[in-house]
Amino acid sequence: MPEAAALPASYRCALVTGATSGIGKAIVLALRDAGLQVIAVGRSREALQALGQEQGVVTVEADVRQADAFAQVLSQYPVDVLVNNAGVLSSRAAFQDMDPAEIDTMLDINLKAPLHLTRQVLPGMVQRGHGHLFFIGSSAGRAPHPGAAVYGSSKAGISLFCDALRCDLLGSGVRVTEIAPGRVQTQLYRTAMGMQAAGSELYDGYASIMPEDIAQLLLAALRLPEQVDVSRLEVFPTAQAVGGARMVKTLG
Ligand SMILES: NC(=O)C1=CN([C@@H]2O[C@H](COP(=O)(O)OP(=O)(O)OC[C@H]3O[C@@H](n4cnc5c(N)ncnc54)[C@H](OP(=O)(O)O)[C@@H]3O)[C@@H](O)[C@H]2O)C=CC1
Ligand SMILES: CC(=O)[C@H](N)C(=O)O
Repeated sequence: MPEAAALPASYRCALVTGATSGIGKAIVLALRDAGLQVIAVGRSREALQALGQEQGVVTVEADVRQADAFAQVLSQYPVDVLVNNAGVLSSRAAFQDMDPAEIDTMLDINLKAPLHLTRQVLPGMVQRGHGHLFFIGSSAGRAPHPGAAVYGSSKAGISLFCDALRCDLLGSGVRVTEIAPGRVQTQLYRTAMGMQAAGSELYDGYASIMPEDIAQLLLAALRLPEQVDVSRLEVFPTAQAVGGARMVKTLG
């Protein structure tokens, strides 16, 4: 196996939201292993404490909807790599049956919070002439998925935002990458359907994408020479074409 390329030398510090589980946690560990100082953001105190004590990363206990929660850490650390990962799928009900409160929850956490955090981090990146913004979008933001009208809209918003932001950042040296996965085996569906049901309905019977696979994709984009901007990475398990409906058993 050829040795993995080093990260661009100007990248020293990364901030990852939604760091307490799933894709975010895998990204934190991969970036830490690649030699970056990592700031891990999440709400679960216990998971953050474990990350801080056992994995040697800086932790910030915050809800991403509280934009002012980041001022202190951003004044201490110049963030070179921002990973907007925190997200929820708080309901997978058909839109006509959905609790209206879930509309705000998903749009606030999945769409508005990443925009506000990016707005805080970007001026420093532009001033320094380098930086890499990652957004964890979703296949549900690229094509309709059943029960995901609101979730998918939040991710479609992220996808378009990435393209528009790249226009605004032309010549700044700041890269923008959307990673839009199909189904990854995490706790994302725990609120909408419970983990047991998610296991048997969504994850059993075929080989899943794991959070570590997404972290490796992110690292691959980060390792490229700084003038190379991977705009979008769309990735599915081989058992999924688009949406949950096309999942087929390929194993067992
Ligand atoms: N799993 C999948 O199939 C796919 C997931 N994605 C996206 O990947 C991202 C990560 O999800 P995934 O790892 O799957 O799911 P998990 O539920 O395992 O992780 C979600 C993370 O987001 C954090 N989070 C949620 N709400 C907030 C909030 N208000 N403030 C701060 N942190 C928050 C959670 O931490 P805490 O509860 O401690 O706050 C948790 O660490 C999401 O954006 C999701 O939409 C995209 C495509 C596919
Ligand atoms: C919930 C998601 O974002 C995902 N792409 C899926 O197909 O389940």
